[in-house]
Amino acid sequence: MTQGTGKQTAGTTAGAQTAAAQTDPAVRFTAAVKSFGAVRAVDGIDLDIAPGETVALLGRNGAGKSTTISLLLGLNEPDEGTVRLFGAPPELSVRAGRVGAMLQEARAVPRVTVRELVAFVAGRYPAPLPVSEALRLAGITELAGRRVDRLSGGQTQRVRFAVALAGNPSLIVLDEPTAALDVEARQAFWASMRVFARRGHTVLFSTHHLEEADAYADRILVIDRGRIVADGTGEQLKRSVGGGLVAFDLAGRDTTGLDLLPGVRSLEVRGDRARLRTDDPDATVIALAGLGAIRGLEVAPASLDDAFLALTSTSASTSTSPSTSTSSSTSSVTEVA
Ligand SMILES: Nc1ncnc2c1ncn2[C@@H]1O[C@H](COP(=O)(O)OP(=O)(O)OP(=O)(O)O)[C@@H](O)[C@H]1O
Repeated sequence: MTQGTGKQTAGTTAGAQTAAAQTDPAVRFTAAVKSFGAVRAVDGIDLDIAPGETVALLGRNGAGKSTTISLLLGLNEPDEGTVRLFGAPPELSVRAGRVGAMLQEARAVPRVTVRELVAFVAGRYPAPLPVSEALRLAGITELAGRRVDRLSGGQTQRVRFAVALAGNPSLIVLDEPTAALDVEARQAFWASMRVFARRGHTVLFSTHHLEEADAYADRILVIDRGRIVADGTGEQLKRSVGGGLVAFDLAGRDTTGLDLLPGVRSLEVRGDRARLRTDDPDATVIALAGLGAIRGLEVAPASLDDAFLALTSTSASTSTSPSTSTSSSTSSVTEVA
């Protein structure tokens, strides 16, 4: 098990970034590109994350989230463009102990206890958290004496969180941090993450759980085919796709023609209730009122799921050549930024 970057241990150049101005963004990508063969996993990303922001990275499988994170941590070099953390190349910021990470792939370290591992990692940072505090924040105080290679998947995940926190880093990067956690552990994880974020730390996490992004991030980045296609709050993303859901009781009414009402994109009938997904809820409701179909009427805005589906492509999620990188996928950014 490691803290992921491995590079925290690579040097002791604490203070190497003292020249970096306080005003530097925590993260800056400038026209960053990373290809694997014909696949442009990161396809021209421009991004600033301010110190103290909590940012969620959303995307379908293969959209480019992990590659973005690996560029950010200096585990991979961009083929084009630049990546800076606190105004410095990622490797310098990592070596200076300003970055902690929890990645999807981590090797188990045999025979050491949880406390020993966390203490070892903390000792590599210039101003770490007390080990007991890192354990408490990650909710694993009771696991302190256990061997790290004999834990369940969810326990291991929490140990990795403690390892990422151990150095009290300015920036913490979490790649699908709740993937192996049950509901209770997940809630505890987010509560801890919030405590950490409220202390002024910058947090970037990737997730497939849209509701987690909505609930815990100040800002959501949607990545698709290696590009950022939306950047805003959950509310802004929902508004950018417009539309909504109109539901009502059929009360025995025939459903014929409901899908042809103004704005309606689709009709779903569950028991005696009709649910109309619509681009124009006002026009749909007016038409329903004209039909006298307003019993149990309910109007809801688009959900984050709707926004995500509208913003991301339904086909294979990576660009395979520069020629496929059209500007259409970036238009949503301006709508929601
Ligand atoms: N080392 C690699 N060699 C070849 N192709 C790679 C490599 N790493 C990533 N890719 C490809 O780059 C694209 C983006 O992958 P990436 O892992 O960044 O996506 P992701 O959004 O993190 O996906 P997931 O949600 O499934 O973890 C994919 O098409 C993937 O197959």
